[in-house]
This record gives sequence, C-alpha cells and structure tokens, in this order.
Amino acid sequence: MTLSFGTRLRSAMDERGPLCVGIDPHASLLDSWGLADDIAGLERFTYTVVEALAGTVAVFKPQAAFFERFGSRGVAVLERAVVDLREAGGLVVMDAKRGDIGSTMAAYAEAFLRKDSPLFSDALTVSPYLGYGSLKPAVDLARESGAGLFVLALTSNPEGSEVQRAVREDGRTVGATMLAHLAEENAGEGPMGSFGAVVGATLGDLSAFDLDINGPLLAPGIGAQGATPADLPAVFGAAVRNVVPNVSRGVLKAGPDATALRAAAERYANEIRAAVGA
Ligand SMILES: O=C(O)c1cc(=O)[nH]c(=O)n1[C@@H]1O[C@H](COP(=O)(O)O)[C@@H](O)[C@H]1O
Repeated sequence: MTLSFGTRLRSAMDERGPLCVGIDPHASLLDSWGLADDIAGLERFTYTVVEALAGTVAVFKPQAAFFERFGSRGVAVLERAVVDLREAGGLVVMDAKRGDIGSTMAAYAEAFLRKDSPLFSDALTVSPYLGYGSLKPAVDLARESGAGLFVLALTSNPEGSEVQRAVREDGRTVGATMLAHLAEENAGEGPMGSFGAVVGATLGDLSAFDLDINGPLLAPGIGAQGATPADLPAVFGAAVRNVVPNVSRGVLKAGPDATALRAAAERYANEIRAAVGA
C-alpha cells in the first residue's frame, strides 16, 4: 500500500528536518557558478545540487519554469532530477503552480501526479484562483497516487494580498477560505493530511488566519526575499510544527562547490531546527 504524502512528509521531516531546498536555476545563478545559460549549464547546475544534497535534505522543490525555458531538453533534465532525488530518499514538490478549469486541470494532474508519468512528483504546487473546486481532479488523483498538493493561499509576494486578502460576501478573506477548504480536505488524517497550503514566511503576524489545517505549510521567502528562520514562530504560531520552510537562492548561491552547498543547507537546517524546536 502506498503511504500518503502527509505520512511520508512527516517521517522525512522527523528524520532529516523540515528544510525544503528549492532548485531554481536562474540565469544569474548559472552565471555566478561560471556556467553558460544553456542546456549544458542547466544540466551541470542541477546535477551538482542533486548530488550534493539528495541524501540529506528532506524536501526539494524544483521550479519548473527554469527548466521549461530550455524546451524539451530542459524538461528532460528536470525528469532525471526528479527520479534521482526520489531514489535518494528526498521528497519532490514540483513547483509548477498549475491551475485551470476542471477538465484541463485533470490533464495537468496527470502530468505530475499520475504514478507512471515521467514527471511524477510527491506533490505539486497549484493555484486555486479559478475557484478551489476547479482543483478537484488534482485532489482526486493525488489521493489515488499517495501524492499531495500545495495550494497557494497567502503568497510571499506583496502583490498577492489584493486577491488573497480580499473580503468575500460572507466576511471571510479569500486566503482564509482556501485554508478552510484544505482543513476540510485533511480532516481525520494522521499524522498529517496531504493537502498543504503555501504561506509566505515574509508575511509577519498571521494570527488573523486559522493555519491549523492538519496539513503542511510550505513557507517560501527565507533568504533572498528577506525572511529568516528566526521569523517562523512569530509568523506561524502553533502551526510552526507543520511548516516546511523553502530556501532556494539562499542555498544555491553557495555553489558550485558541493561542500559549500552542503554547508549552506546545513546552516539553514540548523537555524530552522533551533527556531521551530524540531
Ligand atoms: O509556491 C512557491 O513555491 C512560492 C510561493 C510563494 O508565495 N512565494 C515563492 O517565492 N514561491 C517560490 O519559492 C521560491 C523562492 O525562491 P527564493 O526566494 O530564491 O528562496 C521560488 O521558486 C518561488 O517561485
């Protein structure tokens, strides 16, 4: 029987700590690593990160756009990275931020959440802004495959608030409504449900929101966007136990040296552990 994503994620967090390293091969990072902004540079960058960190970090979040910009050969690099990371015991959250009308959403879900898909990942980031219900095909297929979703609820960027903090007719904000849908999705699941929210670590006090969704909270924004591991308890309160903090550029800029990459990831992992008491 396939264990659920929430169950596998909780074990991985317990064993390796909650840090998620983002694999975002920005052109500027390739340049600072002394690599060309081409397929060979992308390949070298990606496999250096995979080889350096696959055995020690709990969760990886490859950002699909940085691979897609090289066309099919870039996607092939992504496919191999996903397989290698998973074989080394890491969990892969594919950051593709998909969202569409339900019938098309089913095809996006198949691309990333069907077990025999070349890009099958442990979880996928999705956008609920065509209506939470439009994500149903992805929710259903994730359940069937033992995978998970991370739904954009309160994003780390300042522009997000015009949508996510908009107040609905029932007096709730849009973001709070997404969190409530996820709490429903995860009801009764143990040790934690598989349907997570993306909640930026940059957002300051979130006590106005009920973050107790019995699921993981993916928290980008640490490092390059200015948040620090020490901010996590104040932002997330009691929900900090379920937080998976993502660091992309903050770790990646330490490359290309594998030892330096490992040291950067370890430093963030230790700071996060100290802050959240994991
Ligand atoms: O879903 C995401 O991963 C995401 C949501 C969000 O609200 N903010 C956010 O920064 N992200 C992603 O998290 C990563 C952050 O990268 P760094 O700022 O380099 O650590 C990028 O891949 C973003 O696309």
